[in-house]
Amino acid sequence: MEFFKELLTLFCTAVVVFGGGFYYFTCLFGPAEQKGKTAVQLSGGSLDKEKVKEGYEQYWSFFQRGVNGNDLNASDKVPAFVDTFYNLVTDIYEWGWGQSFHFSPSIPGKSHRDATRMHEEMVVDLLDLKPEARILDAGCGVGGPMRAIAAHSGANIVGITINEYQVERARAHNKTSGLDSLCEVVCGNFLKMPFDDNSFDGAYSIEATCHAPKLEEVYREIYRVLKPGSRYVSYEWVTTKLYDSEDPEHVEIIRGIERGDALPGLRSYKDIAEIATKVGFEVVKEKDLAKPPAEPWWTRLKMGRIAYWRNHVVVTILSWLGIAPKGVVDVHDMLYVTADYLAKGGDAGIFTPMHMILCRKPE
Ligand SMILES: C=C(CC[C@@H](C)[C@H]1CC[C@H]2C3=CC[C@H]4[C@H](C)[C@@H](O)CC[C@]4(C)[C@H]3CC[C@]12C)C(C)C
Ligand SMILES: C[S@@+](CC[C@H](N)C(=O)[O-])C[C@H]1O[C@@H](n2cnc3c(N)ncnc32)[C@H](O)[C@@H]1O
Repeated sequence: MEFFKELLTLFCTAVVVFGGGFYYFTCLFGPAEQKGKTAVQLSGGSLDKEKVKEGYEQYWSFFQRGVNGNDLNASDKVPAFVDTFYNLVTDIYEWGWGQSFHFSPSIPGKSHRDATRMHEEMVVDLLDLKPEARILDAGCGVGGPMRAIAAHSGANIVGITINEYQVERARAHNKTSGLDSLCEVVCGNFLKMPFDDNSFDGAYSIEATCHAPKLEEVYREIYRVLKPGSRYVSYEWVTTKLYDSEDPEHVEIIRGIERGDALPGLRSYKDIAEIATKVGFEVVKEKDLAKPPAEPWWTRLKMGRIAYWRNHVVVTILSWLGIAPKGVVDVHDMLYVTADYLAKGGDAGIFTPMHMILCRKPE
């Protein structure tokens, strides 16, 4: 009889420990940076739950073709597949990273959240933002940067993203944060924006224009909507001067980054200023913000190994229970592999997600 009492006690203890841990990681746990999504809320964005697996397979086959040498730059289908990509990843990004979908240099003694905000608030200084200014955020995500920049400057930010689900999320976060009077979000294509010529006092894009098949097209559109004399700053994803296109290992790392981040083709750091000049901008300055004394931006990715495995277990169980959409596990596995390629790119010094270029539209 004693044996059965002890077995029952052990069983109940296990239920409490594992059940409590499962409840925590599925219903309460969110990114340390900001409370966003929990695991039980993971969805396929604007995709119906039963369409997530199909959406992932369509995305993967399209961008895999690009890796096999097909020229995605020529494809006018890229924006639609980028939209599919963000339907698939937006909730996982919010759950596992936060409301700012970009990297930042690590800052010793600072939290990820503080380092992220400092990286975003740098835009205020670069554009010399003033209250009342009307500023464009091209590729605004769920609005993490726009809220930081609006709060820091008092400027009015208009964000545009191709993904309708992100518009909903951004508007909800803007309202929750009390910044909806300064922050507006529009669903549209930054290659053809619904804004008048010469209608913004400044513009920025943070790790977004890398999705444009031709950088010239998005730069030309941003140039069009800027008032003469106003500034544009962009944090670009580029290969660095250490990248060797003849080195198979380098090529594999960059292809892995392109596949896992919906990129039609990473550009070289050498091309950015030339493209900006071609559309009419004056280039004020350029700088790879990842270069020392900045601390590695990819440390945060590397610290996630155990977290990634835990998250994999959580999404697998939730998908098996039918709570998370089928296909979320495939998306999560894709992101796990992508994190590895990004960290390798950072370690090798062949890739940077923060090549900053500051431009000015002549008077
Ligand atoms: C600018 C872009 C996105 C940059 C980053 C916000 C994201 C790039 C890779 C993403 C992630 C990789 C691993 C995920 C992990 C497996 C999961 O458990 C939790 C979320 C991740 C950490 C996720 C978070 C966002 C990224 C770091 C590109 C798309 C232009
Ligand atoms: C990696 S996210 C960065 C979001 C935001 N800048 C941030 O740092 O959190 C890239 C963003 O660019 C947007 N995007 C990509 N291609 C686009 C296009 N053609 N038109 C409008 N937005 C686009 C995506 O929808 C997404 O919101």
